[in-house]
This record gives sequence, structure tokens and C-alpha cells, in this order.
Amino acid sequence: MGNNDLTETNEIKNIDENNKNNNKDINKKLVKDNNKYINENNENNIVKENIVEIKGLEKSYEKGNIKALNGIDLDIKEGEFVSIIGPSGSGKSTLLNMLGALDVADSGTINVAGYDLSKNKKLDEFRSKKIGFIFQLHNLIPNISVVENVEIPMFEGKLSSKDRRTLALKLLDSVGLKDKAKIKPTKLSGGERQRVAIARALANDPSIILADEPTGSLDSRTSKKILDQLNKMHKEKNVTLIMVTHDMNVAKLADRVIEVLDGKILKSTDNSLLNDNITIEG
Ligand SMILES: Nc1ncnc2c1ncn2[C@@H]1O[C@H](COP(=O)(O)OP(=O)(O)OP(=O)(O)O)[C@@H](O)[C@H]1O
Repeated sequence: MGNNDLTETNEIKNIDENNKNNNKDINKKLVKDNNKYINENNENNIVKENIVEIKGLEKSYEKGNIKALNGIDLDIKEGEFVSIIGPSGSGKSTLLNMLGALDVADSGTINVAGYDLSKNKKLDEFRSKKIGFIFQLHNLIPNISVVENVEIPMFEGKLSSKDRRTLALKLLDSVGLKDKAKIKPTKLSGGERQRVAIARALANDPSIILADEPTGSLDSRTSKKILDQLNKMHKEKNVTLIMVTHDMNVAKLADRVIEVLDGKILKSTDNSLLNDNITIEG
């Protein structure tokens, strides 16, 4: 091989080396750009998980004579606000009871916040850690103060008594009732009691709030206040909110309206885009 040949081979080697390095740089840049694209896309398009997954849920009473739930299939996303509407006796409360593990289905599967409720295990843990209840039946305890009522769900956790009090007062403040903390619930109006119930429902930092007719017995002004509070809580804390109501005007405030009839889901209407800029009428 002559000198010229050697120089040529070395030049080719150099070019190869340069190309390799360039390719490495280009590849690195492509990977970086691709990751950036994926990250940006993920940020813009957060895929929300199902927090509720129900399949073929059935529940009968009176030895099978009353079919309260007759094959319910329902998925609810994390952070969604869903209302359940339907005529009296259609199965709304039965469905809400199943979601809170207050009743057990005859057949079908129900998964809520990572708990398989059909297995009938760890239900106490599930209720105390994952669910905030705003139910007429779970009313406030009359002979202890408002702030003590709000503290009740915190006893399952690890907070000191001082921290429990601070958090309870903060929650009462968020529903506009800090000044009523020391009095007994019997001295409150119906709407104020419902607001205390909202504060208490938030006390265990739940994943889901279940509300059964939260504005049922209230006048329209007080109902507006309660719905404002629920909406605020749902938006600020990204809590999944599932609310039973018989009032379509109230139901429509949710991201999705589920209509129930004869223990089945008749219709599911997505209102989320419609409700983005909603203001609640007084
Ligand atoms: N514990 C029970 N024992 C017997 N029947 C029951 C029981 N709970 C509910 N039911 C019946 O199951 C059906 C569904 O009741 P559910 O309370 O779920 O209806 P709902 O849609 O919530 O009604 P409402 O709007 O009147 O509260 C009804 O026929 C009801 O009478």
C-alpha cells in the first residue's frame, strides 16, 4: 500500500468516526426531543384512571321479590363529578350504599379506590380511609360540639389532638362556619348542618365523597350555598364526587348525569364541557 493509500484510509476512518459521533449526537437529540414530546403530551393529556369499576351489579330485597339493582355497569374516573338521578325507588340509594360499602351486592363486581368490595374484606378500612359520607342517616352527633363532630373521622389517623383541632377548624373555615365551631349542632340551621357534614366528610382526606340528596330538605338559597361548597371542594381538591339527587337542575351541575330506572342505567350524559364555565343560579 502506498502513502497516498494510507492517507486515504486514515481520511475515511476519520470521516467514519465523525459520522459515528454525529449520528450519536443526532440520536441523542432525537431521544431528547422525543422524551420532551412525550412529557409535554402527557402533561396536556393526563390519562385519568377509573376510581370506580362496576360490572353486572345486582341486589334484591324481600327474598328476590324487589330487584333494587338489576345489572349495573358503571365506570367513574378519578376526580369526576357524577350525579345519579331517577324516580323514587329506582335504586339510587342502593347504588350509593354499595359504593360506600354500606351494603353488599348479590352478584357482579364492584371495585372502588383499589378495593374489591365484592370480596367483602377490609370494608371498615375502606370506609374510614377512602370515603367521605354526606348522608342524612349519618347525621351529626347532637351532644358534642360542631368542631368535635368534624374531628370524628380523624380518629382513625395518626394526628395529635392539637393537629386534629387545627385541621377541623380549617375545614370549618372553608365552609364558612369557623365561628360556630364551639356550639352544638342542634343550634344550627339545616343548611349550616349540611355544611358541617361537608367539612366532616373531608376530614379523612377521602378519595371519594358520596352525597345522598345533599340539598334535599333545603330552600333554594341554602341549596346554592351547599352546591357551591361541593363544587369548590371537588375542583380544589380533585375529589371524586358522586351525588344522588331527584332534582335535574342540581344533577346538571355534575360532569356526568347518570339516569337510573328500575335498577338499571337508562342514560349517561356528559356535561363536562358544558359546565366548565358554569355559575350556579341562586
Ligand atoms: N332494606 C331494604 N329492604 C327492602 N327493600 C328495600 C330496602 N332498601 C331498598 N329497598 C327497595 O329497593 C328499591 C330501590 O330503593 P332505593 O332506596 O335504592 O331507591 P331510590 O331511587 O333511592 O328511591 P328514593 O328516591 O325514594 O330515595 C325500592 O323498591 C325500595 O323499596
